[in-house]
Amino acid sequence: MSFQQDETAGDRELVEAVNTEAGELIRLLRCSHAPDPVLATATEHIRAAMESLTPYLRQGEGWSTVSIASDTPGLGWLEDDLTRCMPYSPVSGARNPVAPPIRMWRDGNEVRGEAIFSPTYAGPPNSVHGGIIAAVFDELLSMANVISGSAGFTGTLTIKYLRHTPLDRPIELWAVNERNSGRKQFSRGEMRVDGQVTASAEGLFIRPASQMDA
Ligand SMILES: CC(C)(COP(=O)(O)OP(=O)(O)OC[C@H]1O[C@@H](n2cnc3c(N)ncnc32)[C@H](O)[C@@H]1OP(=O)(O)O)[C@@H](O)C(=O)NCCC(=O)NCCSC(=O)Cc1ccccc1
Repeated sequence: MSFQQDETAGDRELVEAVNTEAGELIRLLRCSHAPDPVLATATEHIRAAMESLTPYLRQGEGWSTVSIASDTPGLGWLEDDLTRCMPYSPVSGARNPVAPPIRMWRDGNEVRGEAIFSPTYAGPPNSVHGGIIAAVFDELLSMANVISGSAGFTGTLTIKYLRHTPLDRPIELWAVNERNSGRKQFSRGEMRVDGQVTASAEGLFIRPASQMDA
């Protein structure tokens, strides 16, 4: 089952735009200290938006179970926008409002990218939460595997937190698949700010045996 087989570019822009707005709403809820009457009005508006969306909720195979991957024909990954192959990803999906703004593109055999983390993703003061950093590496390294031609599930992911990764500043992303061996993919990556590495990761990803047999 597909999301909308005849989806136009305009539809796509609207879906992504409303998710961007919802992400901004989450940031405002996280960061605002509004008085009660303002909160009450905001709650009414949010309920109205929920009521308008609820009739269009699709459930079942091929929709809510589609997870991070796309069931929409034509939404493969692009060299200059790798995130398009996982539009519902909670890490980078343009169709998931909890995802921070992240871009990833192919640079030869490597993945490069950029992310900006608002206080929605804060951990230590003025810094990105360590679990969020791990989640971004999980996807970044997976993308490096994808462009290498072999991808699997995360088996082991090791993160080194070298210094705090700051909020509200462009974070440079980099990853490479170092080698594939049978069902295993070995990849590593870094986050950098002004050229300085704030965190690095190594991952071992494994393609399940059942998929080999298929
Ligand atoms: C598939 C597998 C990881 C491995 O199962 P099987 O195939 O039955 O494994 P089998 O026992 O046949 O051993 C084969 C070889 O592998 C080795 N080895 C095994 N395990 C590990 C290990 N953990 N760590 C290290 N090595 C391990 C084992 O020693 C053996 O080595 P050998 O050949 O003797 O040298 C399974 O445990 C699983 O599904 N786990 C849950 C994964 C999951 O949920 N991940 C999170 C969600 S995915 C995600 O988020 C990423 C994503 C993001 C975006 C987009 C896409 C993806």
